[in-house]
Amino acid sequence: MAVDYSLYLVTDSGLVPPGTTLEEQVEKAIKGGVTLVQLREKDTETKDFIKKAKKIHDLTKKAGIPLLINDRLDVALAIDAEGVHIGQEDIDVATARKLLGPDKIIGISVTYVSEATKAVEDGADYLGVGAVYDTSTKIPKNPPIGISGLRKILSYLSSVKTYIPAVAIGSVNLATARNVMHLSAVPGRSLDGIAVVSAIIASADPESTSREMLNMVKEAPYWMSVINDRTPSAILNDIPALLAKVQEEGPLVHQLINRVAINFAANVTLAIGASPVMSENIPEFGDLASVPSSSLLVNMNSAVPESLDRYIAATTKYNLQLRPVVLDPVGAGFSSLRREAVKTLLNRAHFDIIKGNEGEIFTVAGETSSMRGVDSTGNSTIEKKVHIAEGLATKEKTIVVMTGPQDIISDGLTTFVLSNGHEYLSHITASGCVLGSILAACSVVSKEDRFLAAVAAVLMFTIAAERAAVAPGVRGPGTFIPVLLDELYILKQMCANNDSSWLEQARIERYLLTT
Ligand SMILES: Nc1ncnc2c1ncn2[C@@H]1O[C@H](COP(=O)(O)OP(=O)(O)OP(=O)(O)O)[C@@H](O)[C@H]1O
Ligand SMILES: Cc1ncsc1CCO
Ligand SMILES: [Mg+2]
Repeated sequence: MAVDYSLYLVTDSGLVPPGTTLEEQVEKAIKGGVTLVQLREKDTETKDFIKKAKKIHDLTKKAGIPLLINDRLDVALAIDAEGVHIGQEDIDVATARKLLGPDKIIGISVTYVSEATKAVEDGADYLGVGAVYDTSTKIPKNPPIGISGLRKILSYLSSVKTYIPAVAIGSVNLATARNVMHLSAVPGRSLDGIAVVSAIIASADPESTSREMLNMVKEAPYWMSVINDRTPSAILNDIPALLAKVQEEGPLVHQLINRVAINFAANVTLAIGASPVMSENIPEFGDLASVPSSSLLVNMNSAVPESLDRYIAATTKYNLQLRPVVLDPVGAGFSSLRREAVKTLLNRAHFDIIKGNEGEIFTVAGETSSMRGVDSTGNSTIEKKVHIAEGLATKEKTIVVMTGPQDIISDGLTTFVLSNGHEYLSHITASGCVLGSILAACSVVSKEDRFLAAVAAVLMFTIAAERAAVAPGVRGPGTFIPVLLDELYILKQMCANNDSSWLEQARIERYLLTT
């Protein structure tokens, strides 16, 4: 029997809403598209368990989908279920196989690569991997593994000769399902589906919840695709229209941004024709994320727990609506608090663009970095920097912008090195932060091509800086700042008037790693 693991419903009678029954909830979920059911009854007497299992089995048989029984081989045998799911503390796979024979499905819960390795050697039919996040439906034995933990298992599975299906479990719900499913993919391997407990069992409308979750599993989000064969000249051609579109659409750029940068960022956002909104109020994030032309900038200000909760709340809303999110991991490398905050964020959220200086990007990529406060003190070779940027872009399905005297922009497949800008930018505060605002604005009007959006944003900012630095009356960082705003405003107007002459001073080339 070919099993479809896309949407795997795991039951828990204790979570059924009042006024309905487990059978009714399962029936509705099956209508909504659940592809596999596991009956998990921890505190039910054997007699009642078998009775319940029979009823649920009638439903799954009618729908032509398998029913697996959690832990209890006797119950599975008694009702001739299609298989069992066993935990690390339950019976071992080899013995289960002996008792059930070759045709029954035997799945096993795993958390670590060592457990996955053993399960594969023992001949398990599929792996339930988790818990991905903290869950209320089960007391966790191990700390949640997050998306990074899923990737470890999938990398291992990609190296195994026989194909072993894998599903993720542990707080997979409407808010997390899409990222769990797609962000966890590694080159050559992705999850086969998601296992869901409370999101469906406790739902007031299990049918539509299931349908929505199945869609999330089956439809790859826009950020899964990378465009091939990019050239600097083709990109340069598309930039004026993109920047003109920013002005036309006037996207709303929601910015969670540090206090040093907040006013400058709002002014820069306005200068390029977008609208800033600096809301820190979690209850209004949903409304902001519902604005059709909007994006989010998460500029880490400090990683105290409340800020981190706020970042997660905001990215969750924007990710759910498929609206762009830009991450600026300010000072990521200078404290363990910030390093941990970045890890937590990346274990949940998808970012369309991750922008930072060398120290910040190296930290996000899991490399050691040298940072003094919020400033990078790194001076790696260009090869090393490109290598890190490409690896991070591929892993996180994002565009990486690594700033410095030269800016490196990569989607994992193509990497450009941009050499515009002016020294003054390193003598004013928040120059990197406000670049984040421009990136967030540009990504709204070019969501499908965020690499283009990133190059447009960086060139607009750095060329404006070059022009400002030589403008009459500019003598240093102080006089530079207001004229930088003027020049951004002027470049925006030039784009609206189809004047792309300013792009003639772009210094941009493709970088090819010699591997
Ligand atoms: N020496 C330089 N010459 C030219 N451009 C520069 C120079 N230093 C920085 N820039 C430009 O300034 C912008 C910000 O980059 P930078 O690496 O300074 O960010 P950052 O350290 O995160 O800034 P901040 O922390 O102040 O917000 C980028 O567009 C970059 O190209
Ligand atoms: C100086 C400073 N400190 C925290 S954030 C910030 C702005 C530059 O990122
Ligand atoms: Mg700087």
